[in-house]
Amino acid sequence: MDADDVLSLLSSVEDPDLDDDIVSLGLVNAVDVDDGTIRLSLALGAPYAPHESQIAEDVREALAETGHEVELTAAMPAGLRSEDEVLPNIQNIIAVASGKGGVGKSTVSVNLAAGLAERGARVGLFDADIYGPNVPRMVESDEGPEATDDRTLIPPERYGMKLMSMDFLVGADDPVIWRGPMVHKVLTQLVEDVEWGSLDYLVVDLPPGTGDTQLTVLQTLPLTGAVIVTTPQQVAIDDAVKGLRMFGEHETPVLGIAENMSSFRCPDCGGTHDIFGSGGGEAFADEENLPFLGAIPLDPAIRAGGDGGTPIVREDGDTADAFRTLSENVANNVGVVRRQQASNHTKSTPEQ
Ligand SMILES: Nc1ncnc2c1ncn2[C@@H]1O[C@H](COP(=O)(O)OP(=O)(O)OP(=O)(O)O)[C@@H](O)[C@H]1O
Repeated sequence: MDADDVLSLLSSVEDPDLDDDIVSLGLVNAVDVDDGTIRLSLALGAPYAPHESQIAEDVREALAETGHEVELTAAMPAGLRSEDEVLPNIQNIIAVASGKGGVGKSTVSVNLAAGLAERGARVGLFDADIYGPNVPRMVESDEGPEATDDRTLIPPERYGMKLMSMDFLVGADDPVIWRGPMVHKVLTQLVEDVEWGSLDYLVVDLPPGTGDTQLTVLQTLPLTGAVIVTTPQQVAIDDAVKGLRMFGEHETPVLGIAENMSSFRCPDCGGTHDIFGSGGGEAFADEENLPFLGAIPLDPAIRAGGDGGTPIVREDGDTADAFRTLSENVANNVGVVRRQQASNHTKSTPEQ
């Protein structure tokens, strides 16, 4: 049994999204066969994403007949990220955006981050909504960051997520009027002077619209992709189109569209009612040829959870399940982006 035998067995493992097998795609970084053990490094980039767990499982199954012990590690090919990139210890940065205010972008950010943490991932949540930061309130965190002797900040943790927000630095009731260059400075500090440690995902809650902060985030952070939140109404969707264009101009992949306040889950009668109409987000995703990440119902329990309670994704029930599905879809689509990047990189790099 040598490396070529292993590769030949692995060529039966299909990537669930990229329409080819993992060997042809160049997703096997290295194979080492030694004394009854096969050590494999695979180019998997989205920890705890169901599709990547499936790939790992399929790999083990394909190698089971060898009778060897299998040791798997996941790593992106060296050279994929440039060396001077900021936040090298954060694997994936996901921006959550909306064209319009009040569509539930922060709610989706909190529950997406908490949902990823619940799956086992190491997660940070960065509230970049410097004009209206509300993440700390949503996760009931009044404990701010701790400053170290080196003038860095240790972010507080809540529900398995490391948190950072403008709100920690400015009093909640202070009006914040920032000009563009200040936005840039504050955001850079908030991101770079914070001891995030090693993270699988950093979720960034952007302010609504397409202004200075969004541009700064796009220009300074190596974003893996963006999630766009809309309600089913046409006005919210029209604004979401503007958000899409902004990410398109900066070549940031859009991981998909989430529809919030999709239908009303009535706590009294137990039925669901379409208030803003439903399906608008999905139709929009179809039109734009983008993945649809899921529909979140209008549920009074979300607001109650959002006002200083537990993120609803940590509870039981259909609404929590809707957020779990959303988190899984986002993780899967992060995986698609990363494996596609790895595959393109490997194929364009001549073998040594
Ligand atoms: N699906 C939902 N069901 C019920 N209430 C919701 C839902 N989504 C959000 N909310 C509530 O609506 C309000 C606005 O939500 P949120 O702050 O998440 O919106 P946003 O888009 O981030 O707003 P902003 O424009 O301030 O950034 C909050 O009180 C939140 O709890």
